[in-house]
Amino acid sequence: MLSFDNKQILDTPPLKIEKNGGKKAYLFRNTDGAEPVITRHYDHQFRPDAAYKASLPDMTETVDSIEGANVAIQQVGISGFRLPLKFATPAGEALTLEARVTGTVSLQANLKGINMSRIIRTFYAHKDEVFSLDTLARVVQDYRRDLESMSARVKVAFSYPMLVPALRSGLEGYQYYSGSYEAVLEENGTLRRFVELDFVYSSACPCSAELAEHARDVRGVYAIPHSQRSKARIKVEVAPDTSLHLEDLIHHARAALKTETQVMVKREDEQAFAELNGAYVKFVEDAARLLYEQLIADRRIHDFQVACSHLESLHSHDAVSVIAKGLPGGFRADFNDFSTLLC
Ligand SMILES: Nc1nc2c(ncn2[C@@H]2O[C@H](COP(=O)(O)OP(=O)(O)OP(=O)(O)O)[C@@H](O)[C@H]2O)c(=O)[nH]1
Repeated sequence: MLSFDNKQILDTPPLKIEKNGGKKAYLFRNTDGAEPVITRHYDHQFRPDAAYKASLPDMTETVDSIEGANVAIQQVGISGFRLPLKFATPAGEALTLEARVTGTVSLQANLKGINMSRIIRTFYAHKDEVFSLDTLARVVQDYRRDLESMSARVKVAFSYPMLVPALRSGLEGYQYYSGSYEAVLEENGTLRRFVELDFVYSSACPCSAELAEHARDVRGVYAIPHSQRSKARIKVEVAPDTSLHLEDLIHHARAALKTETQVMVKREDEQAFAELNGAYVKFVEDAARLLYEQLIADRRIHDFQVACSHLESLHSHDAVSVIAKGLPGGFRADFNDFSTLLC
């Protein structure tokens, strides 16, 4: 029986290939429409040696195949590869959480493409470390080295659990926070590090509260002010030579907004929550300023941007606000991705 070595088949004129043991061998048809000459099968025994790998074509090494404008690209890489990582807690523990990673590097003109697999392979060299912002600083240094790029960035997103107490019943339950750590190594060698948090809270409208009281006082009418689940996306740049943990931002958000959504709620907790919302009614403008007040006081925070969205139960739309520290050349209040602030 003819061996299914494609090279041998290719060297011989098209042949009527005996079907071995009646098993249909699907063959590619060659140009003149004669019997196809290549067998399609997977060789489980084949192992590429160094010489064979060196013979493999590598498009990223070609220059004359650049399509479009032969210009530099600011970010090229991989978005959304996932792996379990150990995350440091402020108490010194290590929580193993699912991490969703986006790694990119710059690509200069005249280069066709990056060695894409190195974005993951280089990251994997750190996969057994306990992750913090400092780990990411090492990853971007390695990206610049391994991909021979001028700049590099890496963002690790994760869902961080904290055990939170109920307001009055003494119970507790797990609250999960969507957050991320990010490091950017710029062409001039400047390292920038960011922490981002989505914080979910309740916002009771101060205007609606006043109108409800007015209806009760003036006309003896019972009225319920509107309140709604709301979300603040807080992104901070960490000052050089300091560090920040996601829990630090969680504490700032709790101190600013007071009415975080609850996990464990018995009736005594629910009554407490109603009182809390009465004590801390807030417009979406108030939420932005309350967070500004907390963040501006933390010396570890170099710059910040906050976007708030109140998913109004009164309206068929959301009330939104964006505030930035206002550093020259820093974050601008240009956030407009409010559709990602649903909760
Ligand atoms: N640059 C680039 N590579 C891509 C893309 N899509 C798929 N790839 C493939 O990514 C694969 C892995 O690329 P490399 O990391 O260069 O693989 P490699 O050359 O074996 O790795 P090294 O030995 O480290 O050079 C290649 O087969 C590319 O064709 C893309 O959009 N851009």
